[in-house]
Amino acid sequence: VSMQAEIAGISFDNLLLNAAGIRCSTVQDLNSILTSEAGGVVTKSATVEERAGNESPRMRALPLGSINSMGLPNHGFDYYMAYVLKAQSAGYNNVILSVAGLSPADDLLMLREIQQSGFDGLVELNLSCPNVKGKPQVGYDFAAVEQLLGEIFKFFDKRLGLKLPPYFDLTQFDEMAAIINQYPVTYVNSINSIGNGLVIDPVTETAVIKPKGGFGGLGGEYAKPTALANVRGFRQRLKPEIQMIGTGGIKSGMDVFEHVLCGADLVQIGTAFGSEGTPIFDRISQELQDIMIEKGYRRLADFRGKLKTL
Ligand SMILES: O=C(O)c1[nH]c(=O)[nH]c(=O)c1Cl
Repeated sequence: VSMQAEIAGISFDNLLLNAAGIRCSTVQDLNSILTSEAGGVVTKSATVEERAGNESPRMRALPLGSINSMGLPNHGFDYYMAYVLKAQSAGYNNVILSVAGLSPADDLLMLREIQQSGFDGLVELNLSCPNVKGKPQVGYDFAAVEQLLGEIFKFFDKRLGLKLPPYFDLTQFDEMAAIINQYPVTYVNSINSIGNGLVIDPVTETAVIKPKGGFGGLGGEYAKPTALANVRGFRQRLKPEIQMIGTGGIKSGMDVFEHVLCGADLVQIGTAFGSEGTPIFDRISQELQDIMIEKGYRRLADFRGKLKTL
């Protein structure tokens, strides 16, 4: 069986990547993923300047997933731009550069630098960070998204993916897909963490993370049904040439299988990768292969988007 996948002509040996933000902030982190069984690697979302992020404790692994309010800690745009260019000149084209400006102006600044650079891999514009204090998510402001995409595609002609927050009303899927369909977007990545959840330790009667009074993005099993609905909802509404990355709640080969049934071309693993490390890519590859053999599928296209309904 083959788990080979491609996005906009870039081929991935297998469809498994890390999710932006998880163990991907340093060159060492990134190389560790690049040399693992993962099909590719995504950088921590970059801001223009280096950031320390929010106060700790800012992430907690839980039995059913995770909660985080990291606050976009990262080494700054130049650090990741340098990394992806170096990886590209070393022959790697399966490296995705994630950017998350603190403002649309910062998004445009970074995308202009990318446009003028020699980087011709995938760029992932993160519209969905829920944890920067005082900064509402762009992904929930449809007018701002439309305005930003209009500005971007006046000059940007490389491959651009959008990392979206979860939506919870079908009219939001309709509206967001209608906006995205107007632009040469390469892929949509659904979902980012489910923003502003609250996890409590009832023994100490305290919120488990410090920033924002304990409010943070939820990942893991908490997120899977919402992630699957968002992948499915956008797959059904986006033009076929706009591809899908499925993110949210993946910790087994069966979870990957479900994301692909909903239409995912590639998948990204966050919370579970955070707790298991790079061995997870070997384990999940094997699990998915066993499932495909069991079900008689030879390649991902045999079942991608083929979810049945009653
Ligand atoms: O707090 C973060 O750094 C963060 N945390 C998330 O769960 N999603 C994001 O996109 C970001 Cl940027």
